[in-house]
Amino acid sequence: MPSPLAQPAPPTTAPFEVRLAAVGAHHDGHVALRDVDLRVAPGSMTLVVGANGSGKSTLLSVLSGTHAVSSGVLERAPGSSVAFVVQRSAVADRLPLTVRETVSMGRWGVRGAFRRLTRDDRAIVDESLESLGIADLAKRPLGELSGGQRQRALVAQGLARRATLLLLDEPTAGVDRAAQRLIDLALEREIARGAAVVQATHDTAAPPHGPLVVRLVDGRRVRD
Ligand SMILES: Nc1ncnc2c1ncn2[C@@H]1O[C@H](COP(=O)(O)OP(=O)(O)OP(=O)(O)O)[C@@H](O)[C@H]1O
Repeated sequence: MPSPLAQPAPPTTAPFEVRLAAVGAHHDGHVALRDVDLRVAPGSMTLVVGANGSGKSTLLSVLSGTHAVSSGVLERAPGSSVAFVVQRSAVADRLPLTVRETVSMGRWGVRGAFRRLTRDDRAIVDESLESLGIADLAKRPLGELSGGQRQRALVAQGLARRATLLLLDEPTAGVDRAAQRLIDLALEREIARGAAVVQATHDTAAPPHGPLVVRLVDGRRVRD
């Protein structure tokens, strides 16, 4: 009888949008992620939770491709596209843009920066504004909005990309209950159309049978 040790591991054929194997990441000399394994499936929700400084934002940046891995492997599905909704504090308050222009920028990844948007693009922008309840703010300068309104505009920009991988860094921070509900519903629709949604959150009250929860402690993924 062959030894069980001689059996090769069965190949994983489950579809993935992006996956990490033993990924490490640094900021200058500082280790922010250590040995992280993760598989993000299409049409799924992943919550990244952990204390301040545990590596949540770094993990999202690695998944988005904006922060290089320093060890391990990142693999993305062929044809995947990414939208990344960064923390509001990372966006200049005084950008000379209206809300509609901000959300329209979500189409640049598809159309090219400063290109004229098509009728379909404009319909997607309208839909994104409406789904976040900010259609009436479309002509207002972004810098004149309240923090929660601005946050909704940034989420709407991410929705407008219609990406296969939607990353959001604490999207519901500082928004009221009604807006949180709108964001949750919009993310459910993204998942229903097949997108992989990954959000960093401090809200650890995740439903037990709902999303995949990735808990980080000091840059390491710990299993619950
Ligand atoms: N630009 C940077 N330069 C140096 N170190 C950094 C930089 N950005 C993050 N770090 C460090 O990397 C580690 C992970 O930071 P990260 O921002 O990913 O954590 P986080 O879990 O998102 O935190 P928070 O909940 O406060 O947003 C922290 O120790 C932080 O000090």
